[in-house]
Amino acid sequence: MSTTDTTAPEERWRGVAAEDVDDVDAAVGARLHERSRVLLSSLVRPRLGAGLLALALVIAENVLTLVGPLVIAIAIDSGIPSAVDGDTTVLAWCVGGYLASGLGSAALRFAFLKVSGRFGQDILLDLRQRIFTHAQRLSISFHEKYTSGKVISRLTSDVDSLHDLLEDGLDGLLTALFSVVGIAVMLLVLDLPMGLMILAGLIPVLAVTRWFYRRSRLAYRNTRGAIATIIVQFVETMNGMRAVQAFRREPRNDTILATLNDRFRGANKTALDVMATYTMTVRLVGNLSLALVLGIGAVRVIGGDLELGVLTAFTLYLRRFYDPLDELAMFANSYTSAIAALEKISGLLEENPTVVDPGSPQALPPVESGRAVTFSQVEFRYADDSPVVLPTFDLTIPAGQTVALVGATGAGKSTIAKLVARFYDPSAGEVALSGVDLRQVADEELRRNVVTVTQENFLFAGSVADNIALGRPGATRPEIEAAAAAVGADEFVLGLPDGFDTDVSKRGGRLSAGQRQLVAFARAFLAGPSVLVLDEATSSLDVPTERAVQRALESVLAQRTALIIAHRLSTVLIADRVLVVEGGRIVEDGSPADLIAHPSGGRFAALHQTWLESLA
Ligand SMILES: Nc1ncnc2c1ncn2[C@@H]1O[C@H](COP(=O)(O)OP(=O)(O)OP(=O)(O)O)[C@@H](O)[C@H]1O
Repeated sequence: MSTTDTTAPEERWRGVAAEDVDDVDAAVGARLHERSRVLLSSLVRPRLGAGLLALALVIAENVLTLVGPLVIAIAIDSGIPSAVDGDTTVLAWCVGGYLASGLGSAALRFAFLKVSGRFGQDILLDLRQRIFTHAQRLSISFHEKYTSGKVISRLTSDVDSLHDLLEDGLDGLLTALFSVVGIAVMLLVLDLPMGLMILAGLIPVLAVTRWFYRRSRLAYRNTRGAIATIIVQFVETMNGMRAVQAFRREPRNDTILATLNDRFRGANKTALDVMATYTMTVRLVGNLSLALVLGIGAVRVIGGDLELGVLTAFTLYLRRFYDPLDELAMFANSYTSAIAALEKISGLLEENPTVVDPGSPQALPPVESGRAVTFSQVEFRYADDSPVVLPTFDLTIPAGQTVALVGATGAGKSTIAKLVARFYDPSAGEVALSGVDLRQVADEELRRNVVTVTQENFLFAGSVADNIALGRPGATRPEIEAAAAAVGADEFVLGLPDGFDTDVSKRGGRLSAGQRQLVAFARAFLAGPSVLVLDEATSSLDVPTERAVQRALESVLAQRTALIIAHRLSTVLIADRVLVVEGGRIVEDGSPADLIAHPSGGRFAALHQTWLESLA
């Protein structure tokens, strides 16, 4: 995404762009808020029925709870005096009524917790799934910038914030809202002047609530940002543990984490201070109101202007009136925290893949074996604002040809390979497979046709057989074993504790870098792609194993198009054609024999000479 001044403001803050900005201006804040609200409502809408049922249950529960003090007032003012006179009917009704309302409200609470719990869990499940699916769809270029730590922080701490809101916050809000409204009505009905006096106390409470909401929103946004950076630091350290220990980076990492922890503590302190001020003000107003009601009420009871039962009911209601306001603060607290988290999550969900699957893909023409790869007027840079890595060039690799790319570190060899596998789209021009622009080829078809083996070779949790089968889902066991045998991987696999069933993530199943490469070769062999890209794919193999793989490759590559990047010249010599890359440009192009025999001694000839001397 470009951040130049010509970009419209709404575009400039699209996606994750505002994530690391602590203090965004009001217009941007409003846009982020709106984006979170839209996400929240898209999560709630499909489950509106369950949400409304929870609402109905909590209203019913609150109505029953409200009846309690009223029944007590009637019992004190009519029931007990009548009972003293020998008529216990009213008192019996009051006791029975109180009991029934108590049982009813308990049952309704039980039902509410079940319905609202399910409602919340469904939303969280949906959100987690959306984040995960979307993150998997986003292009490599996004993940290179955004890092896995940040995605993990979205999936964990941010989803947790929404969990807190749905689990406790919503219950608190609904209970508080209905208690406050219901009790306000009861107070006005019981005694209008005293009711009005208490409601006047709400004015400062509303003012402080507004203040609290504004301050805490910023504070919680900062706490979310701080916890995200801590998670990122954790994930990066754990991922790079070998380098951390090899280069003794532990003390430096400790210092970085201590700084981040301090920032988190500071952000939390501000949030807690705001919360403490709010709770204190609400409590203060509540207690002052209660003292006032007790004083004025007592004077009026003595003067015969107010019944004792009504005063009792008033004080009971009053307690229940201000306590839920604390809950309201808790809700505002989890709401602001969840909105801050949703801002970030919605930003991630707003990011679009830069490498897009075509809407109406073009089928590749059927072929027997390999496919031609063509680069037409291709230019490439990794980002709009980064330098050109591959200046404009044309290149045609005919179907079935094995091409080796050689050149110094950083010359651009892997970049060319990544364009063939469409991990990136060219900045200009087109890369085509069998004459079809890769941008028009369905992702599934592309992955079936172009397979890359690199030096990293990630293995997924599961057995060795599962990992080979990734090449062609649905392959039978004999096919998997035959693929392993073809690349010479069967010998070491059979030596593992459970052979092909050995779990590669368990102790005893861990594979060496070379063994992982052999599994990756078996995977590629099984996939049988029309274009095979090998990027330093044999770099971790010992010389005899590399030879064995090469022999296997020669039969595989005979029919397929292949792009080989290797520093070992022994690997390069099996190619039909060699391209020497320098500073992103192809500076030599020919068969290995022709280039070696270059009359004025070209770059490849020089490389070959050095290699021969190293063997001597
Ligand atoms: N993800 C990336 N983002 C930005 N620049 C990159 C990225 N990957 C590579 N580059 C840059 O592109 C240039 C070409 O890199 P490339 O990986 O294609 O080189 P290479 O010839 O394959 O090198 P090597 O032999 O070391 O693998 C380098 O200058 C590198 O810094």
